[in-house]
Order: sequence, then C-alpha cells, then structure tokens
Amino acid sequence: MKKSKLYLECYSGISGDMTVAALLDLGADQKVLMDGLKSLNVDGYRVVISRKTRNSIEVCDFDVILEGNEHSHSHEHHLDNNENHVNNHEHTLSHHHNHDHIHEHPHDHNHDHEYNHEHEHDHDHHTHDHAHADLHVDHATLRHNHNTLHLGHHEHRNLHDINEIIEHSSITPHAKEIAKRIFRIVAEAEAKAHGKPIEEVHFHEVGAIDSIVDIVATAICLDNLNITEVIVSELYEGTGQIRCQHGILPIPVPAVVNISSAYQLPLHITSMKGELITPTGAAIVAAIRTSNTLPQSFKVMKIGLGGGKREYEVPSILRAMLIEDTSTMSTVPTDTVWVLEANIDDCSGEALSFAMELLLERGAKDVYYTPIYMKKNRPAYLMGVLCAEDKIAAMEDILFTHTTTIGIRRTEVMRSTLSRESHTVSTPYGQCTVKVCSYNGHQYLYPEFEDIKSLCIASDMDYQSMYRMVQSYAEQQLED
Ligand SMILES: O=C([S-])c1cc(C(=O)S)c[n+]([C@@H]2O[C@H](COP(=O)(O)O)[C@@H](O)[C@H]2O)c1
Ligand code: NI
Repeated sequence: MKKSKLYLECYSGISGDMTVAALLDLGADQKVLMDGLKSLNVDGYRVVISRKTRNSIEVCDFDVILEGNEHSHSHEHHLDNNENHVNNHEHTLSHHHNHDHIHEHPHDHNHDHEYNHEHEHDHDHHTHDHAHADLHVDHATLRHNHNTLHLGHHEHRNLHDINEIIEHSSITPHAKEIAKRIFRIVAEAEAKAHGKPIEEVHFHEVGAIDSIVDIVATAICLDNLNITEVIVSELYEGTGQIRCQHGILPIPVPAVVNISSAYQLPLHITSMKGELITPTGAAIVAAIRTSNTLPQSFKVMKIGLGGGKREYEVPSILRAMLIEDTSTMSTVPTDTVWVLEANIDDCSGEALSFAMELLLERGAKDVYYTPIYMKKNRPAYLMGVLCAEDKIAAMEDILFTHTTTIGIRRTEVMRSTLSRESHTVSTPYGQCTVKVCSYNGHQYLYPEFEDIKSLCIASDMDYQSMYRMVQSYAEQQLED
C-alpha cells in the first residue's frame, strides 16, 4: 500500500475525537476501526460516526457515547454558559441524523437540556466534572461527578492495565505501538502535573473508556491510511480557564503545557476564550509528528474535516490533508535537520576545537566555524552545528558547558539528500572505501579521504594521482 504524508492543520486546536473524525473523513476504513475497537473487549460505550456542520462547513463527527449516559462526551466540555448555549445548537442540528445519539437521549431535547442533566446530578453545572483522562485523586468527588453513568463500579486503570488491553486486542502491531506511545505521553504529562510516579496515574473508568476509544481509534486510522509522515502546523490554543476534575485550571491546561514542553510542540496562543487543545490532542501530535514544515509546494490529494464538540467564533474543525510533495527538488529525497548557531567572540581556539570534537562524537552531523566580524569591531566565529531533532538537547549541553556562548539559535531546515552507499574497491596499492551516490540516473564515485591518505603514505604516490586511480578501479568494479 502506498505510503501517505499527512498534514494536520491545527488552527482550531486538536483533540482525540477531532483527530479520529478527520482521519475517517480522509477515508480510514470504518469497519477496520469498529472491528479493532471491538477487539479491545472494553464495554460500556458505543460509537456514533455522523456528518455535522461547524459554521456551515460539513464535517465528520466521531462520538463516544457512554452506556447509561446518552450524553456523548461532547457534554464533558460544557463548562460555561456560552458553551452550553452553542452546544444546544449542535443538538438541534443533530436532529437531522436518524442515527444521531440525541434520538436516544432520555431527556427533553430543549435548550434546558444541560440543566436537566445537572438536576440529576444535583449540583451546579459549573462544578460538573468533565475530565476524561482522570487522575483518580478524590474518589468521593469522582463518584459524585459521574453518577449518571450507572456503571455500577469504579474501576481504575493505570498505564500498565491500558497497555494490557491494547496488547490483547487484534489491532495491528503498528497501531498498538502508536496507541501505547500516545497513552504513555498522556500519563507522563499527568504524572508530572500531579507530582506522582507514572504507575500511580490512574485513569478513571469513564476517562479510560473515552481515552482508550479516542486514542486507539486514532492509531487504527493512522495505520489503516498507511501514514508514515506527519507534518503538524502550529497548535492554536485559546486563553482563560477551564473547570475539570482538579477544579479551575489555566488554559493551556497543565497536561498540555507539559506535553508541549517535553516534545517542543509549537504553541500559538490566540485571544479566543476556551480550551482548543486537549491533553489527548497534544499527546497525539507529540507521538506522531515527524515535521513542522510543509514542503515548499505540494498537491492536496485528499481532505478530511473532523468536527470538535465545542463551538467558538472560529469553527471547531481539525483539517487533515493527504499531500504529495511537488517541490522542485522532489525527485531527491528530503528530510529536515536542525541548525544550531552561536556567535562567539570570547572563547579560545582550544576550547572551540574541543567542543567540536565532543559534538561530532555525540552525534552532530557536522560542526563548522565561520570567521565573522561582530559588534564592537570584534573578530569572532559563527559556530554552526547540524543535528537531528533528538540530539538538540545533547548538542546544546556541550555548547553551554564547553564554550562561552550564552545563547544558541536553532532553526529546522529542509535538506535534499542523494542516496549513497559505501563500497570497498581493490587496487594494486590496497583497498579503498568509495562512496557511491546516484542522481538522475548517474553514479558519482567519491573515494574516502582517510583511505586515500593512507594509500598515499604507504605507496609514496601523490594525492591527485591516487584519487583518480581509485576512481577508475571503482568504475570498473562497481559497474551496475
Ligand atoms: O483528569 C485529569 S487528571 C485532567 C487533567 C488535566 C490536566 O491538565 S492535569 C486536564 N484535564 C481536562 O480534561 C478534559 C479532557 O481531556 P482529554 O484529553 O481526555 O480529552 C480536558 O478539558 C482537559 O483539559 C483533565
Ligand atoms: Ni490532571
């Protein structure tokens, strides 16, 4: 199956259900999804996939409806009067859909809907608990908050239990791996927020069902669409506060900030009041993102729109696109690499040389010094380090520890790389490693400097002659 490149445009934030809906809209197989979810052997819920509108735009909607609670998890986001009002509109719209959950709703379908619900709970809607991935902190509060669920018991699942559920399902190994990665990221963020070891993060019954379904469904759909690269835009977030399990939390909520910090997700805070990024949404991005940067030009092959449950001034839509890179360099494979730079005017050549050695030893792709002329007429060096994203922290540690720099610029840049292979070529003077690169059907042969140097020393031949001689042996021996 063809590999797909996904672009997630998070200008209305991101949540678990928005992601699943967008991926379904892109064409993920609903039967594969439903069979996969069934194989988890988790009951107490049902899933409704429907078409809805957000600001008159038609979107796919993915709803997890908990048994005994014909409210979908959309209700779990109604945290202030504005949102209640807007979401009642959603109910009105949903009357158009026979299969929509609302038809099975036990309450009246009027604008007091939320309030009926609250009366049953016997507490003010502002104190209604809406957290999904609930860390079980206060049992009494939880029982009170979830007493409409009629689940009869309060099971608490930690990360290990959830991994077991995922492991014993029939979803593909790749989908299992994605789902477990997402769950781990949520659990780590919650553990950090609450100052607990990760094993002590308990997902409450309700939270576990919702989170398991959203997270596993995301993993199944990504795997089903054979998505191998994921580009994610900046994550737009609102401002203000939100009430959940823990009481009132600032937006972005602590779990989202923890994930953004641990995975360096680019946040863009807007003046919109409300929560646009949920911890599950942030964890999905952290787990699957392979780049922040779109190709210079691309074709949009397919579009998927996933609707969120909240409605603000901006439509709550996650737009997903399957794209094909059409940049001029697109015949050559591209990837991204990070450039770390510092202008240094007060460090000895010895220290700079030592830093370069350490950087290369610990994984820099390249290190270079460029003579520059800085402010106050100071001759100095621009120090540049090329490295992969996962090496940034180690590289910066060396720069701060072993040079005098007090600031490092970092940029992610695109790179075109020719395919390359190393071969050993035999010559009358000994063996030599030759790098073979291909471009546009031509092969280019580059003997390795260190080998040429050793052969020159051993044979007393000059460098240029030895280089050309090895190239000519390589041409004969490596003809394809
Ligand atoms: O239940 C817990 S522990 C919880 C923690 C946090 C923290 O940031 S800590 C936030 N929330 C809120 O719960 C809902 C649901 O999020 P999902 O990712 O499960 O969809 C959301 O509003 C969070 O801000 C809950
Ligand atoms: Ni929490």
